[in-house]
Amino acid sequence: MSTPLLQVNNLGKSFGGVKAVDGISFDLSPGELLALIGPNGAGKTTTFNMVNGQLRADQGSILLKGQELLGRKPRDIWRQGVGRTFQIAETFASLTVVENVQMALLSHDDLLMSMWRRAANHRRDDALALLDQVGMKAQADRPCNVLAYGDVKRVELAVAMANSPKLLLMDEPTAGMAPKERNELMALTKDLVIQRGMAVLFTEHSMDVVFAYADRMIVLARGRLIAEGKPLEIRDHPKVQEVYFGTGKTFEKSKA
Ligand SMILES: Nc1ncnc2c1ncn2[C@@H]1O[C@H](COP(=O)(O)OP(=O)(O)OP(=O)(O)O)[C@@H](O)[C@H]1O
Repeated sequence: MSTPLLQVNNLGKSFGGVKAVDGISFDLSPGELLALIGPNGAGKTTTFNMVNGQLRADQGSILLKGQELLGRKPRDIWRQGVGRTFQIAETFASLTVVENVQMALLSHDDLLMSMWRRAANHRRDDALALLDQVGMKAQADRPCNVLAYGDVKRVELAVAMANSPKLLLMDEPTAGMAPKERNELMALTKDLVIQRGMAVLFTEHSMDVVFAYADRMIVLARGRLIAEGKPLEIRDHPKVQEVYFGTGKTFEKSKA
């Protein structure tokens, strides 16, 4: 196994009396898709937001290639190579597909504020190359707000790639998607992970997606890490069965 890219150790965060994340530790290696699952309120979003710096941890350590991220600003963490997928905001929906990726490249090049009007000329070829990787080059000049939902998700992935992240955080990447689109997006994500040697940490409620695409999984319940392993190990894990029992979520294939 390769050296971990991300090493999270004893990470914790409380809100008032609630321990949202209670001393969790895990590693993530380049080329690996790691799913973070758990019932509602388990601490998944809180964990994510600590890794990208939006939320300050109370305790622990988050090392990226041995460099401490804790206490750094989100922008600084992004510069170190931690990206995340963002939903294409309303304001960007009227831009074309390629312009959305060009905006991300502008931002990466730190020109966003001063030169935004010149986005139309900025690194269009690079943006098209990124769109090619997600199968959206042919639709580059269409406005985002006319695209099918699954295609918007592909563009969001291209936007996230503009910063060449070493680690990509994806919060419920397939939410609201039909099963076929979900599988296509995750297959694409997996390809990008392999091609770029990138690591992905993702949360997901759809168990069929998790079991089909995660290399490894970590399971949180009430802020604690209760299980870690390969999908098949997790499926049969008694503690995991216990926390999911009665939540309405099962590990059977979704019928949706
Ligand atoms: N800003 C906040 N202020 C107070 N409590 C919070 C805050 N954010 C999260 N919590 C609490 O921390 C716990 C963990 O929440 P978190 O959103 O991380 O869970 P989650 O696993 O992402 O849940 P979901 O699957 O429902 O999104 C919950 O009890 C939640 O109510």
